[in-house]
Amino acid sequence: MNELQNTQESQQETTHFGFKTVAKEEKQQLVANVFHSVADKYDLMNDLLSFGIHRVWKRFTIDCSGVRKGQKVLDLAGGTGDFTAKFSRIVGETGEVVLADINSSMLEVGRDKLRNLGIVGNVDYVQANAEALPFADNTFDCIVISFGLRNVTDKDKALRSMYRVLKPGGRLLVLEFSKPIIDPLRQIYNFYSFNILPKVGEAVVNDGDSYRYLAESIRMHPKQDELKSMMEDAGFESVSYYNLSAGIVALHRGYKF
Ligand SMILES: C[S@@+](CC[C@H](N)C(=O)[O-])C[C@H]1O[C@@H](n2cnc3c(N)ncnc32)[C@H](O)[C@@H]1O
Repeated sequence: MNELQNTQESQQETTHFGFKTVAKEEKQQLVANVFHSVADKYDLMNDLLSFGIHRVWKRFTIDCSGVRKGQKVLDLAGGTGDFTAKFSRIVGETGEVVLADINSSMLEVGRDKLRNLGIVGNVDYVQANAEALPFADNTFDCIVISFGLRNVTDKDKALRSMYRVLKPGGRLLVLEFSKPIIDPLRQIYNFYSFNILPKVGEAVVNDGDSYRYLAESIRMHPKQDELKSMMEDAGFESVSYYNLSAGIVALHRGYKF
């Protein structure tokens, strides 16, 4: 085996877990540890750390989804089910929402929350890896993956898997942290992410490391145009994105025709 092959092989076997370089097989377990650890307080932390603004980003995503009564929606990496709750009401009795997540603790918290809210009947729960979705081709009218893609080991594989299970005419919405487009904001945001986030995580969940990973993983995630190209490479068409809160978050949308 020559040196080039050696280098290519070792590159294929590693990936990022925040700023750390880890073996690909290891990342899934490390991400699992993060979400098992934060699941119980996930909703509280979301409101605290985003000052409630994640609700506005999610509302905008729903408005851009075009989901209607009777449709079938996949809330992928759906965690505690914020999108499932909203889509369940929109698609009604004749539609269906699948809340899929790789992590049993997040799914459990999500299922309990939705049942307590009386959201039953048109919701299914599936433990699944975004990289290998256990659904037939052309199943869903819409897939939403919100703050999930960043945590997936092989994002290209996951995007291809989402494309496969979307119906022709269906759309994918990716809501994810991105790159702030205003310089002074970037500095304040960096200070907040690396100094405040882990401290709040330590105080509330007794786990600063998970929130350090959150800040690092945001920096390692593909920026707006790179993610757009990745979606196009996976087959999506008419891909566009909106910067929300000056690019702290971006919503990408692409279609399968
Ligand atoms: C930050 S939470 C987002 C939850 C929810 N979508 C929201 O917007 O509040 C990320 C979720 O992605 C899930 N996740 C991570 N890797 C995954 C994978 N490979 N396949 C499916 N879900 C995954 C985690 O278990 C976690 O529940």
